[in-house]
Amino acid sequence: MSALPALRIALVGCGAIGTSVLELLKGDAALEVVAIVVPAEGVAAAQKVAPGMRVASSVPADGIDLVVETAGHAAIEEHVLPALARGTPCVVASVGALSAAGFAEKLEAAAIAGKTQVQLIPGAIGAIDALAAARIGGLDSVRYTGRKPPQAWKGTPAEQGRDLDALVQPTVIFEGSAREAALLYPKNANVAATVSLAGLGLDRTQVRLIADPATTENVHTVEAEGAFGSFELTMRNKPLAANPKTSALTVYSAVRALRNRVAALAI
Ligand SMILES: NC(=O)C1=CN([C@@H]2O[C@H](COP(=O)(O)OP(=O)(O)OC[C@H]3O[C@@H](n4cnc5c(N)ncnc54)[C@H](O)[C@@H]3O)[C@@H](O)[C@H]2O)C=CC1
Ligand SMILES: O=C([O-])CC(=O)C(=O)O
Repeated sequence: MSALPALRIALVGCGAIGTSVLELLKGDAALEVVAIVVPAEGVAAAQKVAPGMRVASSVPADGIDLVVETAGHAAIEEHVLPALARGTPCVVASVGALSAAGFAEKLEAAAIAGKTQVQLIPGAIGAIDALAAARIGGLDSVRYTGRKPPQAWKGTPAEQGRDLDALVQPTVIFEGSAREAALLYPKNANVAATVSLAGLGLDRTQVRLIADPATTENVHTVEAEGAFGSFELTMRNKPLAANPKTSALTVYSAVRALRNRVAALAI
């Protein structure tokens, strides 16, 4: 049940996540997608996904209550910053974009200028609530490990110097900070950025990325220690058929965030 006014949504990106979000919101009177925003070359494909829907290459300046980004890092600069600056709240999936130097501050400044808010969704990872709460008491260490099948690392720096198809055992393809991970793997390490922003920050969060021929899932592990105690979390996410880099949970996380914005009882 919804107690709050219905929202007219502009959905930025209509790929694996966007298409599934559209499907789940179909018929939801409180969350009406009124526009899809994709690059000019993607307009025809998006029109096929949502016949009759307004498809544009920029967020319409009027009639939008909320912008939802499910597109990629570049879309934050291109669509989210201007929407925030003109006062439209935004929900963001491509959290790794905040790993670029000064970008988190830029996003915050745009939201302040527009007197609005940008919400970063947990996406494919859990326990962001626990981690962000634990940070208040003080954290000592946070480690994140992302393990995906070799095919999920295609088209990334993991291919440099190795044949992903030939891997026979789990192979560490990256070890370093969350900032470096999110910058080097913009389609695979958004959760590294999310964990770090909720916890110890982009530079103090240790990240390991693994290509594992023995797994068919996207396995995310977080180990955190601090004044609160400690926790270990393992997520074994099913990838989306339309994009093996992306976990299905990301879609549900986006829809949960949207439903909570209009629900009388939010959880
Ligand atoms: N927070 C999280 O846990 C996760 C976040 N992501 C983020 O979500 C993004 C989208 O993921 P998928 O749907 O699987 O990718 P996808 O490649 O299937 O779809 C991307 C869509 O965005 C559109 N697009 C690309 N650049 C754009 C731009 N500048 N402006 C507007 N539209 C643009 C494409 O035309 C396409 O429709 C990823 O690139 C990643 O940044 C993905 C997985 C997990
Ligand atoms: O969907 C996932 O499993 C995680 C992902 O791609 C990301 O963090 O960018």
